[in-house]
Amino acid sequence: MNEAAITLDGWYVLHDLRSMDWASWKLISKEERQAATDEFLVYLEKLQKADDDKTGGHAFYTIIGQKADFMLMTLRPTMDELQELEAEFNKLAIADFTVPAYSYVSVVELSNYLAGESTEDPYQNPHVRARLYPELQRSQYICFYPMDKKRDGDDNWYMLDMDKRKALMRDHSMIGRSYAGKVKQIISGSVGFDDYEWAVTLFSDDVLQFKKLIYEMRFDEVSARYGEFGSFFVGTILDGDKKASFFNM
Ligand code: VOV
Repeated sequence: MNEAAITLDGWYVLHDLRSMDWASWKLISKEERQAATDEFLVYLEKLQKADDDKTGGHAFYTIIGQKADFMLMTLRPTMDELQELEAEFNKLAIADFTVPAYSYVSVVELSNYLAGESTEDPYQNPHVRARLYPELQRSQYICFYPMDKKRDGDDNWYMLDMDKRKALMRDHSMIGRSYAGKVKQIISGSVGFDDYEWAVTLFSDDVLQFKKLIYEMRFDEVSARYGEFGSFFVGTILDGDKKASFFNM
């Protein structure tokens, strides 16, 4: 049997994408809209407190294009907490005016392809912990998409031996590293949790860097030969006054 990579698993992740039912939202009074927005802002403050306490993370972005209007990404130590947050959101007044657009369930993942030999417990390593339990920067832009590694005839990632996969992942990481300081990536595994095998979430203050990075990776064997992709979502941050003004009529 081929050797599976060993994964380190961090916080569970829910990408919750919604469209607004603007027509219904317009029909209620200004006061009702205000009350619903205020209630949602309290919910967002609660999420922010978990970020501040480092007991979780969240990101709130508008999505450009017709696929969704906004994305709320939440990260928590257990899947149960994600479920509770999702249910809590669904019970808010504003949720009645949203239509589910897409969702994705995964867990932040690091593989051992590039890890050196070590006897220490990786879960105690501060560098590893910073990646498994990421502190989300409030970057201007987000890019999210799910992906698979191909299993198709001769192009079967899962039939490659460990050494070959290590060599390919090294090349992948070299491209990634050349975007250090420009793009931050969170890779979360979703085998058994959702329709694809990973979620890719990228953050940047320069939206063009997503296109440059993803295009460059298309020429790298890991993506060129083995990558298969779902829908792409790109968004801009909703922070400060924008959190409320996004819902203003
Ligand atoms: C932004 C930069 C960047 C950097 C530095 C980077 C580095 C690394 C390293 C070092 C490693 C391996 C160890 C680990 O950390 O797990 C990975 C792992 C992975 N990556 Fe990556 N990746 C980046 C970026 C990056 C992008 C943009 C994509 C999407 C690919 C594309 O074509 O659209 C991607 C995908 C992945 C995946 C799906 C995995 C898991 C593969 C598996 O089989 O397990 N990744 N990645």
